[in-house]
Amino acid sequence: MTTTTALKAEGLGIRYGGRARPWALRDCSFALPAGRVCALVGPNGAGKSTLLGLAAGLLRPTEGTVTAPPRERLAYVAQDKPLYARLTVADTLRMGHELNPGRWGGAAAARAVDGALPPEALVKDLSGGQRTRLALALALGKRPELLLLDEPMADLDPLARKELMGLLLAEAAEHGTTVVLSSHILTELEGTCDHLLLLADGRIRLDGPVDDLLTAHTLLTGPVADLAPHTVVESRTTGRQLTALIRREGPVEGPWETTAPSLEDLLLAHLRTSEGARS
Ligand SMILES: Nc1ncnc2c1ncn2[C@@H]1O[C@H](COP(=O)(O)OP(=O)(O)OP(=O)(O)O)[C@@H](O)[C@H]1O
Repeated sequence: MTTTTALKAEGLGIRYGGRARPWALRDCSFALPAGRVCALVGPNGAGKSTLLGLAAGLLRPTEGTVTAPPRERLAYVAQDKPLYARLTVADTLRMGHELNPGRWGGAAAARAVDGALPPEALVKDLSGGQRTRLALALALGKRPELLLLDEPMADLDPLARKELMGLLLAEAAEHGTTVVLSSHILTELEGTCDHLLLLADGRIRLDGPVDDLLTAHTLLTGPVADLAPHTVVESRTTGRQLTALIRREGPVEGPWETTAPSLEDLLLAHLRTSEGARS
C-alpha cells in the first residue's frame, strides 16, 4: 500500500457460511486515497456493512484482500454500537482514554458529548441516538487514520446530525482522517463527501472522486433519439420527450438541453438502474 492510500481492496469477496451460500460481496477492487471522506451507498443488502466489517478486520474474506491500517489506528462504529451497558458516559470516555494512551483526543470526544449526555448517566439508560453520540465520541477520541461509520446518523435527530457531522468533518480535516461513511440519506452526502463508492448486489457500480463522477455525467432533455456513443445510465420518455442521465463519451452533440446533475440525481439514477437490473 502506498502512503497515500488509506484503504485498498483487491478482488475482495465474501460469502457468509460457505460455498453453498451466495456472494455477499464479489470482485471488489478499489483504492481510497488518504484524507478523503467517502460515501458508501447502495440499496439494502448491497454489501455496505460487509465491506466495512472486512475493512475493520472483523470479517475474513473468502477471496481477495483488503488492506487497511492496523486496528489501533482505525475506528469502526457499527450499526449496533457495542458499548458497555453498566459503565457511565464518563467511565466510557475514561476507558477510551486508557485504551489509547498518548493518542487520545479528549477535546473532540468531550465536544461530542458535552451538554448532550450527563457524565453520570449509565450507557444502558441512554436512548439509541444518545448511544450513537457516545460511540462517535469514542471513535473521534481515538484519533484514527481511518474512520469507518456504518449509517452513523440514522437514529440522530436533525440538529444532532448536523452538529455531529460538522464536528466529524472538522476533526477529519484537521487530522487528515480518512472517513468511510455508509448512508441512505443522499441529501446529507452532498457537500459532505468528496469520494463515492456505490455498491449494488455485492459489486462496485461507481467508484471515484465525487467531482470527477459529476463531471463525467450529464442530464439531458429533448427529442427521443439514439444517445450513442454515450452510456445511458437511466432514461425516461414522455411522448416524444426524452429525459436521460448519461455518462459522456466526448461532447454531447444534438438538440438536447443539458444540465449538470447533482450528487443526488447521480445516485438516484444509478440506484434505480441497479434496482431495475435486479427485478
Ligand atoms: N451474518 C450474516 N450471515 C449471512 N448473511 C449475511 C450476514 N450479514 C449479511 N449477510 C448478507 O450479505 C448481504 C449483504 O449484507 P449487508 O448487511 O452487508 O448489506 P448492507 O448494504 O449493509 O444493507 P443495509 O443497507 O440493509 O444495511 C445480504 O444479502 C445479507 O443478507
